[in-house]
Amino acid sequence: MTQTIRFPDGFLWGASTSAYQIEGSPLADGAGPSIWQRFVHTPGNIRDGDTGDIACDHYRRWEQDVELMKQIGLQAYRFSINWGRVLPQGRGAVNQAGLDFYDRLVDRLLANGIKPMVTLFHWDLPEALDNQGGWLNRDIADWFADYARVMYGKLDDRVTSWATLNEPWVVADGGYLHGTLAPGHRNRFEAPIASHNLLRAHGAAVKAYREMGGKHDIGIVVNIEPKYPATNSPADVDAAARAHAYMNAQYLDPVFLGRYPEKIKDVYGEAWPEWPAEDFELIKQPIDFVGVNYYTRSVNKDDALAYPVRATPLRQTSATYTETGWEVYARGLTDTLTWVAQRYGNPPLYITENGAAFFDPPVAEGGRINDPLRVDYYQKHLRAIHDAIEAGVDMRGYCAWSLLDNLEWAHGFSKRFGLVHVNFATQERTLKDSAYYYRELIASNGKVL
Ligand SMILES: N=[N+]=NCCCCNC(=O)[C@@H]1[C@H]2[C@H](O)[C@@H](O)[C@H](O)[C@@H](CO)[C@@H]12
Repeated sequence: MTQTIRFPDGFLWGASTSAYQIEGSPLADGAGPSIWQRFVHTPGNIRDGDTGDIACDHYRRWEQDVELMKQIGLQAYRFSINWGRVLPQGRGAVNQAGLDFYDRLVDRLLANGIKPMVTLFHWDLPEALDNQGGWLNRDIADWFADYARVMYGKLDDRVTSWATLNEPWVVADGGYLHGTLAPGHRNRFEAPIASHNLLRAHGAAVKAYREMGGKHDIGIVVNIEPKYPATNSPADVDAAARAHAYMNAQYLDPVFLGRYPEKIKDVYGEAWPEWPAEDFELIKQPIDFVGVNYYTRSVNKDDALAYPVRATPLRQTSATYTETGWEVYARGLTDTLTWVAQRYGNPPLYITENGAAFFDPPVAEGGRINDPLRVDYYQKHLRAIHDAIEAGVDMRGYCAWSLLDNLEWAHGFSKRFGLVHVNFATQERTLKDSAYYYRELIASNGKVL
């Protein structure tokens, strides 16, 4: 007999997107280019030569997309601001047309009873700032705080949920260590500097919010991927610990504990700098919530050649894998949430991203898109969240990744995460079966699980 699942009253049900992945029109109405403009137009960086020049054309179709959110019954919509649309040079002059776009979007969301959850930075750094060193320049903490003040000033009368950064780990690991994401650097000495300045910028933006008398919620969004040792050998256990320090603890430890995990020095070795003590006073500004992006876990084996963590993830023979090569492992989400709760004093948590790319069949007769694997993924992971709630984790809400099929960074449009199918040739949107399932979930506050 399966128990009737009940999520807490007031549990918030939403969906997420990010600016560069859906908006298109990256240079419209005075917007300044981000580092993705140069990166996607550099041959070889993005599968099939796809770019964000149009993407989901959301910059122009935003009203239709809010209608879709309403059709699904979303209570919240998590989106990011394109920094360069508002500040074309990243600093200084404000582009009023860019600010007006987000102003109109927030008003329309609220008019439809949908809570805007705003992320200030989701990887699209203004090119003009990258030309001044970007995340490698310590001044970026002030540049980011100045940008944040512009957004607070414009929207804090209506936006009650702010996140400073989305997934600093991906920015440092993809953008500065492996070079798979913009700005495409491959430098093990740069990665920790970028990572540290991202955290400093986070702290500076939180400090700015408090100083302006901000009364709403502000937090950070991190991707967390639990690391399990392949065997209980000391070598594998230590390998998993290094991988965990690098991808997970490296971000929330400074924010909550004011220090890096000791293990991170074993990961970076000579590439790990000494940091000024005052940096941690800035980074550990008290926050109101943590956004957790969860997709998968990894099982790690010691591997001296696997830089920087010297650990290799092992494929799990009996598991289901998504199109992005990620194991479907919902238990890892429960483990992740209980780890965050126990280590950092049970802060309020939102799942700010969770979802899967599976091959979706073409639109069937009558406009149905049958995506049972995605429905199953959501069902399993929401049950896992409920297990965490039962264990005492302070879960406040859940945002599915993603509202729309979109530009999956270096994968181009080849990986579809959306609750809503996008025909990128016609820009036609079609709700998938998973969108109808999610609508029932929301309407019943999770009872249909
Ligand atoms: N191996 N592995 N690990 C699993 C996840 C690695 C980190 N990537 C993310 O979390 C990105 C996050 C991003 O916010 C969004 O912009 C992306 O579209 C989604 C989907 O890719 C996810």
